[in-house]
Amino acid sequence: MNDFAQIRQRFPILKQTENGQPLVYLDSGATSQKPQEVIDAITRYYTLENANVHRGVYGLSERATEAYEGAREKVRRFMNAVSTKEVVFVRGTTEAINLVAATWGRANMNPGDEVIITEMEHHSNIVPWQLLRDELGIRLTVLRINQKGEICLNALESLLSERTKLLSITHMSNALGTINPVKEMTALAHKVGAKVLIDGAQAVPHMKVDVQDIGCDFYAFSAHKMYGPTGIGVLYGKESLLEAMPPYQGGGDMIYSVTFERTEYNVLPYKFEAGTPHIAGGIGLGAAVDFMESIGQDKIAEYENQLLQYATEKLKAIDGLRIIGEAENKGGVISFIVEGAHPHDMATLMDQDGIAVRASHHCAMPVMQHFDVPATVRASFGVYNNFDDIDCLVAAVVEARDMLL
Ligand SMILES: Cc1ncc(COP(=O)(O)O)c(CNc2co[nH]c2=O)c1O
Repeated sequence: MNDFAQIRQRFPILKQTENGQPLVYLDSGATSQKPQEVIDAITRYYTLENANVHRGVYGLSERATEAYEGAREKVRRFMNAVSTKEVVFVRGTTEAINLVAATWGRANMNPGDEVIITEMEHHSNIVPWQLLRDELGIRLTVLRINQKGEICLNALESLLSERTKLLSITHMSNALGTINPVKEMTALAHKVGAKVLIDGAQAVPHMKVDVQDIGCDFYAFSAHKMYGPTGIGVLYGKESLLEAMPPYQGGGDMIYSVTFERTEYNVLPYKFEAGTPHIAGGIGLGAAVDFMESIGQDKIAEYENQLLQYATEKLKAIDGLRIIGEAENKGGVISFIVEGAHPHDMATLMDQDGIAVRASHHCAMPVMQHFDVPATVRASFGVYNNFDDIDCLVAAVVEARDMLL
């Protein structure tokens, strides 16, 4: 049994059947499945370590704090941040981006200042900037994509100006699979003095991310996409920026002292972590980091690329099927349509064969508009998928197409 076949055995959920067929889970882009070690870490916390963190002066609370803050250090090392002060726990990528818009955005942007995003963004990296535009009178500029679903660095350079205060971009598209050249994009933005936020929700599960190498100012991701629990994610921010930013929410734990006249805020990262945190989620995220590092992100990327190439070759051979998003550099996501068959009908029929794929606009409606489709069928891979899964996917696509046409 090869390494990835053994890894698959660590996911209990994949042992079930769906409609009498083995479950073929191909929707990791929406949320990944969880390995037993992540499930066990969360269970262990509630079984043996549950207490509120940071302020208890008794052993159980100290052990809970050690586990929770130990997870923060794991995340720091995982993304190569300089300090745990730069690792803010949030609910997920959406909250991370909203936090930056609400704090850094409000404190640093004035009417006429510009945020640049790309045409392939998830709604969670579009709507927060529209809200800020409508509140502050800033400009929101879109970097268009080509028919392969790629951005053009020269076009970005032409858009950047002294007016640009933030470039906010996805590292990897959830709808197209496109991997953006974020290091080069960051360098171009920094040349005009703009800050850079990277939405890493789809990238972190699939590849090694080194925030110091990229040079970005903020980086956001969600635990539930990289084999961890829902409800916990990370905002990385350069310490100097986070230090200068006002708090996001007020309450307990984010304070040092409170009088009715004024409050002195807590140090980083706690200034941004008001209230009782998702302690079990943080510990589960730490276990997910251990899981990914036990395999090796480069090994994950290489294996998923093999799956992607195989799936692309097999799907392209199906009459009437059009792949949406054919970037030279892609991660483990493949979107497609079958002429004459609505994606929702396709996915519904494929479910009858035990195939779990997403049929949607994928919270990337501008991408659907660009390709003039209402939605796509999307298969997205995790470390537990294999070539048999892809053969089952292809057979189910053909069967659904033949039933619908
Ligand atoms: C690129 C990208 N950014 C942000 C988000 C938001 O992450 P959240 O805050 O954890 O929800 C998603 C979630 N993408 C998807 C969620 O379901 N299907 C998807 O493709 C995403 O793919």
